[in-house]
Amino acid sequence: MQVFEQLEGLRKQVKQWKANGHRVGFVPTMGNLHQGHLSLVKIAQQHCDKVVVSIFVNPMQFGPNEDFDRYPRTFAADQQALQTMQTDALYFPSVEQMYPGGLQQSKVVVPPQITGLLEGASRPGHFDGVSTVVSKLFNMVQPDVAVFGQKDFQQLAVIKQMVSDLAMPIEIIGAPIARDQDGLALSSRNQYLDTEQRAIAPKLHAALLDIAQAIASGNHDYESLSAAASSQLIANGFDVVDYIQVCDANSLLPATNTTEELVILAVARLGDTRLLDNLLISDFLGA
Ligand SMILES: Nc1ncnc2c1ncn2[C@@H]1O[C@H](COP(=O)(O)OP(=O)(O)OP(=O)(O)O)[C@@H](O)[C@H]1O
Ligand SMILES: CC(C)(CO)[C@@H](O)C(=O)[O-]
Ligand code: BAL
Repeated sequence: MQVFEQLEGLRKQVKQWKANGHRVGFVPTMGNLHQGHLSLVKIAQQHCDKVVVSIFVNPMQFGPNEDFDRYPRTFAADQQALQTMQTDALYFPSVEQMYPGGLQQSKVVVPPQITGLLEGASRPGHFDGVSTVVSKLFNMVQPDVAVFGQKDFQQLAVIKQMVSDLAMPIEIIGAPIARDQDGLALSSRNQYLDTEQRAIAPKLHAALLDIAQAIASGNHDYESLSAAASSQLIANGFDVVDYIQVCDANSLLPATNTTEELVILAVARLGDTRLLDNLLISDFLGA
């Protein structure tokens, strides 16, 4: 596996691959890689001849009181895991390289208003940071295909819309959520949990399954289902429920009785740790 810290070397390599007729896949990450990330690499490998993974903890997408400083940085282990996966290239730019004039001076890609819902409401400015860095990474890597996890459901929707609106010649693939055996969605932030919190954490996924089961049984009172699930999460030991909502899987607006494709999106906190999860009803019914 080639490791590039500088853009010039990466560009040269990708250009050569393309000249040789190779299809190039890309998996952007913030590092501290787990099986969820590696499943994205595998999907990219199934669609492409060469795969580039980036590791960049992007300051622009973190709020002032969020965990940018303590976000786990485990480069040596990440490099080893990617090597084992036979990843072709790892791109590991510095903050200075990504934002040469400083964060405040950078051009910002601002997604549409709708992005202010859900994660956008809980983390103001977050999707500006994500859209900006993903645009830059796309320009740097110039992939044919990019893979994003469905765990960050709204992020995937924002990226798909950006690629469509800005006519970026990149195919975006969504990857299924990788979970621990007890149902907890894998996340780098799970390691912030203490033993007691870790035991409570899978109840978020269980709450999504309960709502999906109720919907499958014919209950379409989405607001009541969400309100009951939220109370149950608090009773189960969660400290705050940022949101748990049945949404239209395409618009991410609250679902109505005519919505065809439903997704349940949720974020709940254990102490300072935000756990994010979701469930597509079509996946639940197909399971
Ligand atoms: N459990 C998972 N299953 C599938 N994809 C995942 C999973 N966790 C993360 N991803 C995807 O990996 C990519 C990189 O995500 P990121 O580095 O933020 O990982 P993370 O573990 O979710 O971290 P965090 O908890 O800090 O958000 C994103 O496209 C994200 O959706
Ligand atoms: C897509 C991403 C790498 C952009 O920083 C990040 O938001 C993530 O890890 O999901
Ligand atoms: N996985 C989304 C990146 C973030 O939490 O900032």
